[in-house]
Amino acid sequence: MLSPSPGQAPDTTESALLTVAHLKKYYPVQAGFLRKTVGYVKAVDDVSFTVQRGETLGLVGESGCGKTTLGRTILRALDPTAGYVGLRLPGGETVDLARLGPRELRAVRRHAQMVFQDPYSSLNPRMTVLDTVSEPLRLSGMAQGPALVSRVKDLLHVVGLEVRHLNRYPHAFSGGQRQRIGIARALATNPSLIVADEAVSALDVSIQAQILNLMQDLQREFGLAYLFISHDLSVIEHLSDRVAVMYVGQIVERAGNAALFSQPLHPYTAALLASKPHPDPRQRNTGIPLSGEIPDLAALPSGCPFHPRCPFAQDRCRIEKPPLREVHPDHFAACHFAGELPLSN
Ligand SMILES: Nc1ncnc2c1ncn2[C@@H]1O[C@H](COP(=O)(O)OP(=O)(O)OP(=O)(O)O)[C@@H](O)[C@H]1O
Repeated sequence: MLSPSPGQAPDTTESALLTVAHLKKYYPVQAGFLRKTVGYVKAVDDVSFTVQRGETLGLVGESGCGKTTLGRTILRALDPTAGYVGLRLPGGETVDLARLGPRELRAVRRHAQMVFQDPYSSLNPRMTVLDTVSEPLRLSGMAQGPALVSRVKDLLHVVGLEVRHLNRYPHAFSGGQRQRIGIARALATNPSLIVADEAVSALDVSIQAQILNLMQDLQREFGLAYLFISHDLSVIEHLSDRVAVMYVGQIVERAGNAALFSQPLHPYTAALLASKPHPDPRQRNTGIPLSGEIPDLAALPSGCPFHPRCPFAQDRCRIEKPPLREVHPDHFAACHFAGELPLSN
C-alpha cells in the first residue's frame, strides 16, 4: 500500500465521524503471458469527504464510476492504494482504517458496517436468520449463548421481522424481508456508520419505500450515519442531508441536498438531473441530457475527465484538470466554469 504523499495531510474535521482524505484504489491492468502490469483502472482517485455523526451522505453517479469500490475500500473490504480513512470511535479516538492491521481491524470493524445491494445474493443460503444476524456478534466477541439469541430476537423486532423467522433460511423470504435481515445483521454490533450500497435498487418501488422508511427510522433511533450509495437520484434526494457526485473515480460536486438539486454547479450533475425521470410524465425535464458513455477508467481523457461529454467544454477543459473547489459556501465543484454556466434542471 502506498502512503499518502507529503502535503496530502488529511483535512480531519474535529467532529466528523468519518474523514476520507485523498483515497485511491487502483486495479492493475495486466497483459501478456507474464501478466505484466500495463496500466491501472483508477476506480477511486483522490477522493476526500467527511460524514458527520447521524447524517446521510448520498453518493451518486452512473454505473461503473467507482461507487462500490469506494464504499468497499472505506470499510477495508478492499485494500486502498493510498489515502486516509479516519473513523471516530465512540470513545473519541480516531483510527485510520486504511492502515490498520488485521487484528486491529477486527476490533474496530463493529463500528462501521455494510448493507449490500442484492438481498438475493448477499445472504448465505445455507445460514439461518439466527446464524446470519448473529455472525458479526460472534466475530467481534460481543455476545454468545442465550444473550446472543436474545439480541438477535430484539434486532428482528427492530427491523420489522417476526421472531418465528429465526430458524428459517433466506429462500423462505421475499426481497424486502431479505433486505431487513441484511439491515438487522448490519445493526447487530451497534455501529455508528453504515455504508449502504444500492440497498434498495434490486427491490420493487413500493418495497423500496418501506426499506427507505425503515432506514430513516433506524437512523433517528440509533443516531446512525449513512454513506448511501445509489445511481438513483430520486432515492438520493429523498434520503440525503448532503450529496457527493462521483464521475470516473472522482468527486466532481459536493453540497447540501437543497443546493445540489436546485442549483447544480457541475455540468455532469446538471446532466444527471436532466436525465432523471420526471414525476409528472406530461412534463419534460429541461436542461442538457447526458450523452455518450463513461470513458475507460484505465485511459481517462486529458484535462477534465468529463470534457468529451460536456456541451460547455472549452480548450482549457481539454488540457487542465479542474480541482474540486468551494464555489459557494459548502458547495464544491470540479469545473473551471462552475457558477458561470447556464445550468438548469
Ligand atoms: N476487481 C476489479 N478489477 C479490475 N477492475 C475492477 C474491479 N472491480 C471493479 N473494477 C472496475 O472499476 C470501475 C468501478 O467499478 P465499481 O463497481 O466500483 O463502480 P460502480 O459505480 O459501483 O458501478 P456499479 O453501480 O455498476 O457497481 C469499473 O470500471 C469496473 O470495471
